Amino acid sequence: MTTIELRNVSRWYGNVVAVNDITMDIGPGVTGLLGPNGAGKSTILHMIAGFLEPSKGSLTLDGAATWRNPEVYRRLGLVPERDSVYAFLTGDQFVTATAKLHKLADPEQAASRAIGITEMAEAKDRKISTYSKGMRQRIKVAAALVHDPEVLLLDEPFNGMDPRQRLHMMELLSRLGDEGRTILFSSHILEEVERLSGTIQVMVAGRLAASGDFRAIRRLMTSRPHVFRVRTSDDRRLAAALVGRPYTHAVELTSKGLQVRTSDFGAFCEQIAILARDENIRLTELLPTDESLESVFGYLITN
Ligand SMILES: Nc1ncnc2c1ncn2[C@@H]1O[C@H](COP(=O)(O)OP(=O)(O)OP(=O)(O)O)[C@@H](O)[C@H]1O
Repeated sequence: MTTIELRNVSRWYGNVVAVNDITMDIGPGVTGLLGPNGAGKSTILHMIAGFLEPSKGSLTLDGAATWRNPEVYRRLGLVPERDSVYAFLTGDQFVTATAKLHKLADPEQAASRAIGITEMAEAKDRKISTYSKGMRQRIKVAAALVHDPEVLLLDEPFNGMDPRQRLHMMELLSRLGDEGRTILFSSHILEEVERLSGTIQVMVAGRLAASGDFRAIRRLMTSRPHVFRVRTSDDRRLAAALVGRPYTHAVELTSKGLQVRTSDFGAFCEQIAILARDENIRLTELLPTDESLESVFGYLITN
Protein backbone atom coordinates (compact mmCIF):
# COMPACT_ATOMS: atom_id res chain seq x y z
CA MET A 1 0.00 0.00 0.00
CA THR A 2 1.49 3.32 -1.10
CA THR A 3 1.25 6.36 1.14
CA ILE A 4 2.39 9.87 0.40
CA GLU A 5 3.13 11.83 3.57
CA LEU A 6 3.57 15.57 3.85
CA ARG A 7 4.70 16.92 7.19
CA ASN A 8 4.67 20.69 7.71
CA VAL A 9 5.64 21.25 4.09
CA SER A 10 6.19 24.82 2.90
CA ARG A 11 7.53 26.14 -0.36
CA TRP A 12 8.32 29.71 -1.21
CA TYR A 13 9.51 31.40 -4.38
CA GLY A 14 11.51 34.45 -3.32
CA ASN A 15 9.14 36.10 -0.91
CA VAL A 16 5.97 34.47 -2.33
CA VAL A 17 4.76 31.71 -0.04
CA ALA A 18 3.11 29.23 -2.43
CA VAL A 19 2.60 26.41 0.08
CA ASN A 20 2.33 27.12 3.77
CA ASP A 21 2.87 24.44 6.42
CA ILE A 22 0.84 21.60 4.93
CA THR A 23 0.48 18.24 6.63
CA MET A 24 -1.49 15.50 4.90
CA ASP A 25 -1.46 11.80 3.98
CA ILE A 26 -2.61 10.49 0.63
CA GLY A 27 -3.34 6.79 0.25
CA PRO A 28 -4.61 4.48 -2.53
CA GLY A 29 -7.74 5.42 -4.49
CA VAL A 30 -8.66 8.76 -6.00
CA THR A 31 -8.05 11.97 -4.04
CA GLY A 32 -8.98 15.42 -5.30
CA LEU A 33 -6.86 18.47 -4.56
CA LEU A 34 -9.31 21.33 -4.76
CA GLY A 35 -8.54 25.03 -4.68
CA PRO A 36 -8.85 28.29 -6.59
CA ASN A 37 -6.15 29.45 -9.01
CA GLY A 38 -2.90 30.23 -7.29
CA ALA A 39 -3.74 28.15 -4.20
CA GLY A 40 -0.52 26.17 -4.54
CA LYS A 41 -1.85 22.96 -6.08
CA SER A 42 0.73 22.71 -8.87
CA THR A 43 3.52 23.44 -6.42
CA ILE A 44 2.33 20.56 -4.18
CA LEU A 45 2.10 18.15 -7.13
CA HIS A 46 5.57 19.08 -8.38
CA MET A 47 7.02 18.62 -4.90
CA ILE A 48 5.37 15.19 -4.54
CA ALA A 49 6.75 14.24 -7.95
CA GLY A 50 10.23 15.13 -6.71
CA PHE A 51 10.75 17.98 -9.21
CA LEU A 52 10.72 20.74 -6.60
CA GLU A 53 12.37 20.78 -3.23
CA PRO A 54 10.24 21.72 -0.22
CA SER A 55 11.67 24.86 1.40
CA LYS A 56 10.71 23.35 4.74
CA GLY A 57 9.19 20.14 6.11
CA SER A 58 9.33 16.56 4.89
CA LEU A 59 7.66 14.89 1.93
CA THR A 60 7.94 11.13 1.54
CA LEU A 61 6.58 8.21 -0.44
CA ASP A 62 6.45 5.14 1.81
CA GLY A 63 9.06 6.76 4.01
CA ALA A 64 11.52 7.77 1.24
CA ALA A 65 12.01 11.48 0.44
CA THR A 66 10.82 12.18 -3.11
CA TRP A 67 13.16 15.10 -3.93
CA ARG A 68 15.99 13.97 -6.24
CA ASN A 69 15.22 10.32 -5.62
CA PRO A 70 15.26 8.20 -8.83
CA GLU A 71 13.92 5.18 -6.93
CA VAL A 72 10.78 7.19 -6.21
CA TYR A 73 10.54 8.48 -9.82
CA ARG A 74 10.10 4.85 -10.91
CA ARG A 75 7.03 4.56 -8.73
CA LEU A 76 5.15 7.65 -9.82
CA GLY A 77 3.89 9.37 -12.94
CA LEU A 78 3.01 13.06 -13.43
CA VAL A 79 0.57 14.46 -15.98
CA PRO A 80 1.44 18.16 -16.16
CA GLU A 81 -1.12 20.84 -16.83
CA ARG A 82 0.55 22.29 -19.89
CA ASP A 83 0.41 20.55 -23.24
CA SER A 84 4.07 19.68 -23.42
CA VAL A 85 3.58 16.77 -25.81
CA TYR A 86 5.32 16.78 -29.16
CA ALA A 87 2.57 17.40 -31.65
CA PHE A 88 4.59 16.10 -34.61
CA LEU A 89 4.85 12.60 -33.11
CA THR A 90 2.15 9.98 -33.26
CA GLY A 91 0.63 8.97 -29.93
CA ASP A 92 2.47 5.65 -30.12
CA GLN A 93 5.84 7.31 -30.86
CA PHE A 94 5.40 9.70 -27.94
CA VAL A 95 4.52 7.00 -25.42
CA THR A 96 7.27 4.68 -26.72
CA ALA A 97 9.83 7.50 -26.44
CA THR A 98 8.76 7.99 -22.82
CA ALA A 99 9.18 4.24 -22.22
CA LYS A 100 12.71 4.47 -23.64
CA LEU A 101 13.54 7.40 -21.36
CA HIS A 102 12.55 5.16 -18.46
CA LYS A 103 14.91 2.53 -19.92
CA LEU A 104 12.19 -0.11 -19.84
CA ALA A 105 13.15 -3.58 -21.09
CA ASP A 106 10.47 -3.69 -23.79
CA PRO A 107 9.41 -0.10 -24.61
CA GLU A 108 7.04 -1.05 -27.45
CA GLN A 109 5.17 -3.53 -25.33
CA ALA A 110 4.99 -1.10 -22.37
CA ALA A 111 3.67 1.64 -24.67
CA SER A 112 1.06 -0.65 -26.13
CA ARG A 113 -0.13 -1.64 -22.63
CA ALA A 114 -0.41 2.00 -21.48
CA ILE A 115 -2.18 3.00 -24.69
CA GLY A 116 -4.61 0.12 -24.13
CA ILE A 117 -5.39 1.27 -20.57
CA THR A 118 -6.21 4.79 -21.77
CA GLU A 119 -8.27 3.48 -24.73
CA MET A 120 -6.11 5.24 -27.28
CA ALA A 121 -5.28 2.17 -29.41
CA GLU A 122 -7.40 3.24 -32.37
CA ALA A 123 -5.77 6.67 -32.60
CA LYS A 124 -2.22 5.66 -31.69
CA ASP A 125 -0.82 6.00 -35.22
CA ARG A 126 -2.21 9.48 -35.76
CA LYS A 127 -0.13 12.58 -35.14
CA ILE A 128 -0.83 14.21 -31.77
CA SER A 129 -1.51 17.50 -33.62
CA THR A 130 -4.72 15.90 -34.95
CA TYR A 131 -5.98 14.86 -31.49
CA SER A 132 -8.83 16.51 -29.59
CA LYS A 133 -8.09 18.05 -26.20
CA GLY A 134 -9.46 14.94 -24.47
CA MET A 135 -7.28 12.62 -26.57
CA ARG A 136 -4.18 14.75 -25.87
CA GLN A 137 -4.88 14.44 -22.17
CA ARG A 138 -5.32 10.69 -22.46
CA ILE A 139 -2.07 10.23 -24.38
CA LYS A 140 -0.31 12.24 -21.64
CA VAL A 141 -1.85 9.86 -19.09
CA ALA A 142 -0.60 6.90 -21.18
CA ALA A 143 2.92 8.36 -21.13
CA ALA A 144 2.72 8.89 -17.36
CA LEU A 145 1.55 5.26 -16.92
CA VAL A 146 4.08 3.65 -19.24
CA HIS A 147 6.32 2.41 -16.41
CA ASP A 148 3.29 1.10 -14.49
CA PRO A 149 3.61 3.47 -11.50
CA GLU A 150 1.65 3.00 -8.28
CA VAL A 151 1.14 6.75 -7.99
CA LEU A 152 -0.36 9.00 -10.66
CA LEU A 153 -0.39 12.78 -10.18
CA LEU A 154 -2.50 14.91 -12.54
CA ASP A 155 -2.53 18.71 -12.71
CA GLU A 156 -5.96 20.02 -13.79
CA PRO A 157 -6.64 16.99 -16.05
CA PHE A 158 -10.12 18.20 -17.05
CA ASN A 159 -9.21 21.69 -18.18
CA GLY A 160 -10.60 22.56 -21.59
CA MET A 161 -12.48 19.27 -22.01
CA ASP A 162 -16.06 18.98 -23.16
CA PRO A 163 -18.49 17.03 -20.92
CA ARG A 164 -18.09 13.77 -22.85
CA GLN A 165 -14.29 13.88 -22.71
CA ARG A 166 -14.50 14.76 -19.04
CA LEU A 167 -16.69 11.76 -18.30
CA HIS A 168 -14.30 9.48 -20.18
CA MET A 169 -11.34 10.78 -18.17
CA MET A 170 -13.29 10.38 -14.92
CA GLU A 171 -14.03 6.76 -15.75
CA LEU A 172 -10.37 6.15 -16.50
CA LEU A 173 -9.18 7.68 -13.23
CA SER A 174 -11.82 5.79 -11.20
CA ARG A 175 -10.71 2.57 -12.82
CA LEU A 176 -7.05 3.27 -11.99
CA GLY A 177 -8.05 4.09 -8.39
CA ASP A 178 -10.07 0.88 -8.11
CA GLU A 179 -6.97 -1.06 -9.19
CA GLY A 180 -5.35 0.16 -5.97
CA ARG A 181 -3.22 2.96 -7.44
CA THR A 182 -2.82 6.22 -5.60
CA ILE A 183 -4.34 8.91 -7.81
CA LEU A 184 -4.09 12.59 -6.88
CA PHE A 185 -5.57 15.19 -9.23
CA SER A 186 -5.96 18.93 -8.88
CA SER A 187 -8.98 20.97 -9.86
CA HIS A 188 -10.61 24.31 -9.16
CA ILE A 189 -14.07 22.92 -9.94
CA LEU A 190 -16.07 21.56 -7.06
CA GLU A 191 -18.30 19.31 -9.18
CA GLU A 192 -15.35 17.50 -10.78
CA VAL A 193 -13.94 16.61 -7.43
CA GLU A 194 -17.35 15.66 -6.09
CA ARG A 195 -18.05 13.23 -8.90
CA LEU A 196 -14.71 11.53 -8.82
CA SER A 197 -13.36 11.33 -5.33
CA GLY A 198 -14.63 10.53 -1.89
CA THR A 199 -11.58 12.09 -0.31
CA ILE A 200 -10.52 15.65 -0.89
CA GLN A 201 -7.91 18.10 0.24
CA VAL A 202 -8.98 21.72 -0.05
CA MET A 203 -6.27 24.35 -0.44
CA VAL A 204 -6.67 28.09 -0.15
CA ALA A 205 -3.81 30.56 -0.45
CA GLY A 206 -1.17 27.93 0.22
CA ARG A 207 -2.89 26.47 3.25
CA LEU A 208 -4.94 23.33 3.81
CA ALA A 209 -8.47 24.61 4.48
CA ALA A 210 -10.27 21.29 4.83
CA SER A 211 -9.45 17.65 4.43
CA GLY A 212 -11.28 14.35 4.43
CA ASP A 213 -14.61 12.96 3.29
CA PHE A 214 -16.20 14.93 0.48
CA ARG A 215 -19.75 14.74 1.83
CA ALA A 216 -18.79 16.31 5.16
CA ILE A 217 -16.95 19.13 3.41
CA ARG A 218 -19.77 19.61 0.92
CA ARG A 219 -22.20 19.98 3.82
CA LEU A 220 -19.94 22.59 5.36
CA MET A 221 -19.87 24.44 2.05
CA THR A 222 -23.60 24.29 1.38
CA SER A 223 -24.84 25.12 4.86
CA ARG A 224 -23.22 28.54 4.66
CA PRO A 225 -24.98 31.93 4.41
CA HIS A 226 -25.61 33.12 0.90
CA VAL A 227 -27.31 35.85 -1.12
CA PHE A 228 -29.51 35.13 -4.15
CA ARG A 229 -31.26 37.37 -6.62
CA VAL A 230 -34.68 35.99 -7.56
CA ARG A 231 -37.07 37.27 -10.22
CA THR A 232 -40.56 35.86 -10.44
CA SER A 233 -44.02 36.46 -11.82
CA ASP A 234 -45.02 37.84 -8.39
CA ASP A 235 -42.07 39.02 -6.29
CA ARG A 236 -44.20 40.45 -3.52
CA ARG A 237 -46.14 37.21 -2.90
CA LEU A 238 -42.99 35.07 -2.99
CA ALA A 239 -41.34 37.43 -0.51
CA ALA A 240 -44.25 36.90 1.84
CA ALA A 241 -44.03 33.13 1.41
CA LEU A 242 -40.28 33.15 2.09
CA VAL A 243 -40.56 35.09 5.33
CA GLY A 244 -40.75 32.70 8.23
CA ARG A 245 -39.05 29.81 6.44
CA PRO A 246 -36.19 28.46 8.57
CA TYR A 247 -33.61 28.98 5.81
CA THR A 248 -34.63 32.62 5.11
CA HIS A 249 -32.54 35.18 6.90
CA ALA A 250 -33.80 38.32 5.14
CA VAL A 251 -35.81 39.26 2.02
CA GLU A 252 -35.65 42.60 0.28
CA LEU A 253 -37.79 43.82 -2.61
CA THR A 254 -35.64 45.69 -5.10
CA SER A 255 -36.16 47.09 -8.60
CA LYS A 256 -34.18 44.11 -9.92
CA GLY A 257 -36.27 41.48 -8.15
CA LEU A 258 -35.91 39.90 -4.73
CA GLN A 259 -32.70 39.86 -2.80
CA VAL A 260 -32.84 36.83 -0.53
CA ARG A 261 -30.29 36.29 2.18
CA THR A 262 -30.36 32.66 3.25
CA SER A 263 -28.67 31.02 6.18
CA ASP A 264 -28.56 27.65 4.41
CA PHE A 265 -27.49 27.52 0.76
CA GLY A 266 -28.41 23.81 0.36
CA ALA A 267 -31.89 24.02 1.91
CA PHE A 268 -32.75 27.19 -0.02
CA CYS A 269 -31.75 25.63 -3.35
CA GLU A 270 -33.84 22.56 -2.60
CA GLN A 271 -36.90 24.42 -1.38
CA ILE A 272 -37.29 27.52 -3.55
CA ALA A 273 -38.69 25.75 -6.61
CA ILE A 274 -41.13 23.72 -4.50
CA LEU A 275 -42.29 26.85 -2.72
CA ALA A 276 -42.84 28.73 -6.00
CA ARG A 277 -44.76 25.80 -7.47
CA ASP A 278 -47.00 25.50 -4.39
CA GLU A 279 -47.72 29.24 -4.53
CA ASN A 280 -48.30 29.10 -8.29
CA ILE A 281 -45.54 31.64 -8.92
CA ARG A 282 -43.24 31.38 -11.93
CA LEU A 283 -39.50 31.71 -11.29
CA THR A 284 -37.75 33.55 -14.11
CA GLU A 285 -34.32 33.99 -12.58
CA LEU A 286 -32.41 32.54 -9.67
CA LEU A 287 -28.92 33.90 -9.39
CA PRO A 288 -26.41 33.37 -6.61
CA THR A 289 -24.72 36.75 -6.20
CA ASP A 290 -21.76 35.46 -4.28
CA GLU A 291 -20.88 32.27 -6.03
CA SER A 292 -17.18 32.70 -6.64
CA LEU A 293 -15.17 29.71 -5.55
CA GLU A 294 -13.00 32.08 -3.55
CA SER A 295 -15.97 33.07 -1.40
CA VAL A 296 -16.78 29.42 -0.75
CA PHE A 297 -13.19 28.76 0.22
CA GLY A 298 -13.07 31.96 2.23
CA TYR A 299 -16.00 30.70 4.22
CA LEU A 300 -14.30 27.34 4.77
CA ILE A 301 -11.13 28.80 6.22
CA THR A 302 -12.90 31.11 8.60
CA ASN A 303 -15.12 28.34 10.00
N1 LIG B 1 8.23 29.66 -10.39
C1 LIG B 1 7.56 30.53 -9.65
N2 LIG B 1 8.09 31.72 -9.28
C2 LIG B 1 7.41 32.61 -8.52
N3 LIG B 1 6.16 32.39 -8.04
C3 LIG B 1 5.57 31.22 -8.37
C4 LIG B 1 6.23 30.24 -9.19
N4 LIG B 1 5.37 29.20 -9.35
C5 LIG B 1 4.25 29.51 -8.66
N5 LIG B 1 4.37 30.72 -8.07
C6 LIG B 1 3.35 31.38 -7.21
O1 LIG B 1 3.00 30.48 -6.16
C7 LIG B 1 1.60 30.50 -5.91
C8 LIG B 1 1.01 29.12 -6.09
O2 LIG B 1 1.09 28.73 -7.45
P1 LIG B 1 0.62 27.31 -8.02
O3 LIG B 1 0.87 27.30 -9.49
O4 LIG B 1 1.23 26.23 -7.21
O5 LIG B 1 -0.95 27.36 -7.72
P2 LIG B 1 -2.12 26.51 -8.35
O6 LIG B 1 -3.08 26.25 -7.23
O7 LIG B 1 -1.61 25.33 -9.05
O8 LIG B 1 -2.78 27.53 -9.33
P3 LIG B 1 -2.99 27.39 -10.91
O9 LIG B 1 -4.09 26.42 -11.09
O10 LIG B 1 -3.35 28.80 -11.28
O11 LIG B 1 -1.67 26.95 -11.47
C9 LIG B 1 1.03 31.55 -6.84
O12 LIG B 1 0.96 32.76 -6.13
C10 LIG B 1 2.05 31.64 -7.95
O13 LIG B 1 2.05 32.93 -8.52
